[in-house]
Amino acid sequence: MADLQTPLVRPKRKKVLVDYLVQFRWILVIFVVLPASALIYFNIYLGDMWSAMKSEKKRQKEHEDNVQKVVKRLKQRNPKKDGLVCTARKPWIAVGMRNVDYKRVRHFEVDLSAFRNILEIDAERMVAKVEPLVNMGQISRATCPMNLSLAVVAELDDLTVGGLINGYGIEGSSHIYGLFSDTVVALEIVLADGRVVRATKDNEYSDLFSGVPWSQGTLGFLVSAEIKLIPIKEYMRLTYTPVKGPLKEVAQAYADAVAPRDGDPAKVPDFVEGMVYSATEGVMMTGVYASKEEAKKKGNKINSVGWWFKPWFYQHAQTALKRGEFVEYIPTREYYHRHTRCLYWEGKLILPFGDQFWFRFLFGWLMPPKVSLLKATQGDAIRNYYHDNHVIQDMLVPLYKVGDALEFVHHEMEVYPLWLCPHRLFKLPVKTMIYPEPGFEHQQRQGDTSYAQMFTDVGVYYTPACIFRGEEFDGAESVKRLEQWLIENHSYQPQYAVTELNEKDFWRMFDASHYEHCRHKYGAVGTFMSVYYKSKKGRKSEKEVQEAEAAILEPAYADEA
Ligand SMILES: NC(=O)C1=CN([C@@H]2O[C@H](COP(=O)(O)OP(=O)(O)OC[C@H]3O[C@@H](n4cnc5c(N)ncnc54)[C@H](OP(=O)(O)O)[C@@H]3O)[C@@H](O)[C@H]2O)C=CC1
Ligand SMILES: C=C(/C=C/[C@@H](C)[C@H]1CC[C@H]2C3=CC=C4C[C@@H](O)CC[C@]4(C)[C@H]3CC[C@]12C)C(C)C
Repeated sequence: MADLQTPLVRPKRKKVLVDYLVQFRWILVIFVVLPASALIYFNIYLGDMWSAMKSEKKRQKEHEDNVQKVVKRLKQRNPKKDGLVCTARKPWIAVGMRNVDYKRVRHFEVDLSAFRNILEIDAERMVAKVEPLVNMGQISRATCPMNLSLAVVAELDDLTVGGLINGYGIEGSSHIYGLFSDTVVALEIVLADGRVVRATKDNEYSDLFSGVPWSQGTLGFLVSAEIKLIPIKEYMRLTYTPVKGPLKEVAQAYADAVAPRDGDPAKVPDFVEGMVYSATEGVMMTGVYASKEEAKKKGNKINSVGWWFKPWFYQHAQTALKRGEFVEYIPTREYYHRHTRCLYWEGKLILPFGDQFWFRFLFGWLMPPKVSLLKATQGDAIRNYYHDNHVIQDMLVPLYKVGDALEFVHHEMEVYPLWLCPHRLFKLPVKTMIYPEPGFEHQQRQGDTSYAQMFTDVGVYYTPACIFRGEEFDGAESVKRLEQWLIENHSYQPQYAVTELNEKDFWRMFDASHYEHCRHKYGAVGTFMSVYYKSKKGRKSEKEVQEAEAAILEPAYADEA
């Protein structure tokens, strides 16, 4: 590996047209994207209300009818002439960064757009039964007033249950509950042959149940999911702790926030996240649910971060570096969606003055722009700019390697702020696409238990410092090095991000064995696309499409070189 101490020497870069398109994108965003987003959000809100007003029985009946439509549509497919199967969701609607090129060539679409209802919130079983297009904003709006919540509420309102289960989802509670898919109790799936099955962790479809996460919809169609609920309180008591020192010390302070060194489980917070603002500064945040009685006690500070005029959350947290440690109470639902209004900090690049008081006060209620509309209006030039001159990547790394990961990112990309979010990776009876390091349980490292290894999502989103300095940056090469670092360090890259991996390296990062077992056992081969075919970057040629369609009984991983 390259010497991480020596800074990369980069040649100067000339500004080109697309730099100005990105710089002045705010004009399009203010006059078109924001108003259109507000209208769409309002429309979706009305749709959610309409859905909530239907009786449970009616929703269940509609669900059953819609499942039959999926079965019928699958049966209409002629394997000799139609392409491989995927959902009919438009590429630009999905939240991820991939170009979804497989939907731009021959394919066979199945429309799941009717599956947007919360079917049941069962406060006795503590389970919510929802359809795959139910999104995070919709579900937290329904459960929070009942003092209930999904155990892992992924941050952005538009993220869907289907995308989070077939991909990955994470939040500051994942150090307790694992990834979004770990909180699922049962999956209702339509298989390639039209069978509708209910898979749980211990029934006859338990292999399918554990195969679905990270499979990107390549084993079957998810038509509903039962997801674990937890009891919550009205407020989050949040402590902001500043840390100053080299990156390794910042990483250690973060690890101490996730898993207190004395190992006392009573000290493990309900929520943890870290923000790293520079090579020497970070703020760790630990949250504990609190009742409204506690929050409203004299002397306590309540901060309703959800109001449109409030400072952007990451900037508010940064004030701890000057103020020192402080504590405040945030209404729980507003806390869950704290990074939504400014799209973490990506909003700063899209609307450079969006964080100013005058803008927040006058227009903050229009935020955030819908990711789908940003994608629909970005054109190839801005999309490629984001691939070449920007970074939107996550690194899921073992907790004890966070310091190394931070140093790698600093040397390779110098992107700040960075997001740190812990998550458990459970040891399962089978080896799924992602799995803990073999033998981790004997090492007794901070945060690990006998049944799960503690990992961390290092979120790397923003423009690298060298671009701001007017130097060259090669996004694709940088991502390639990041991916190699991940493979060498038993770490993972979520598939919503753009990948440069070839097939062989893809299957070095992820384990193919259980996935392949499920693909064959459940007849997905020859009907559903393979996960690598879906993930691979770049426009697909007719030859690639034909090869994918012909790959009936071949293993997904490429030959050893
Ligand atoms: N906080 C967080 O956890 C965040 C997570 N993300 C990422 O965003 C993604 C979610 O975005 P979202 O727009 O909701 O999802 P997408 O529409 O992007 O779906 C993601 C994948 O899941 C498949 N999929 C979705 N629904 C179904 C279904 N019902 N049955 C079978 N397959 C399905 C899609 O298949 P197809 O290609 O056929 O449509 C696609 O391959 C997650 O995967 C996650 O990685 C992004 C930001 C934050
Ligand atoms: C993975 C997480 C969060 C990730 C977000 C920060 C990114 C997820 C999708 C990203 C975006 C999608 C498309 C875009 C259109 C472009 O024209 C501009 C950028 C962007 C809005 C981009 C911005 C970052 C994301 C929202 C969690 C786990 C923290």
